[in-house]
Amino acid sequence: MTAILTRSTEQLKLQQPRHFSLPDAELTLWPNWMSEAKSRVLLQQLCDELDWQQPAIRLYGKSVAIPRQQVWMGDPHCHYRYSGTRFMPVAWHPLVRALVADVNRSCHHTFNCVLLNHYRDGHQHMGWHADNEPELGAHPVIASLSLGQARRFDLRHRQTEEQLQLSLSDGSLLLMKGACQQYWLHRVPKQSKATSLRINLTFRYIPATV
Ligand SMILES: O=C(O)CCC(=O)C(=O)O
Ligand SMILES: [Fe+2]
Repeated sequence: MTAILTRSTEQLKLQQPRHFSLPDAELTLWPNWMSEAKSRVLLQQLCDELDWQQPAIRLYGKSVAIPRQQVWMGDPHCHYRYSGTRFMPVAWHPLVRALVADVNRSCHHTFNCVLLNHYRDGHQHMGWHADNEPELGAHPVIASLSLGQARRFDLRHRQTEEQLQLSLSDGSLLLMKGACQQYWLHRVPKQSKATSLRINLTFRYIPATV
């Protein structure tokens, strides 16, 4: 009995969120939202079972492959425009469908689509951007789950240039709310010391009537 109580208290402590008070943004980070054992299995299965794509985007008039791989998944109406290209969602993978229910519960929100990004190692990255596509509405709520290799996650205020550097470690969940996508940019920079695979899932909500 004592052992069970200790374990659940420990689990609760691990799941305590950390709140960041930033101007024009509300950020919450659960550093250990998912157990190591669960994330290891999930990482492997998503890696093996999804049809990872490396689409080309237009950059300064040239067509270049994105420096990572991705999958866009969600409810059928959740179309997503990215650098001039329209992506149709693939159907929910059963593991991700189960996961979104847990993420919804933790974040008190209803996500209905997710962009999965696969970074082979620290050479793969994502440049400065905001998740402010019009289909996400005025103040998008974004939940970001990280599996595998810990990577740096930088935020920069568009006007004041204030910066925040976070480490998104294995099993962490980051919730971005408020005016975050309007006032802040974020990126996953190159990190030559990061040698192994990371998969990140950013859960989003797109209303059916857009
Ligand atoms: O991989 C990450 O942590 C960031 C992903 C991201 O910013 C996005 O999917 O828009
Ligand atoms: Fe993003």
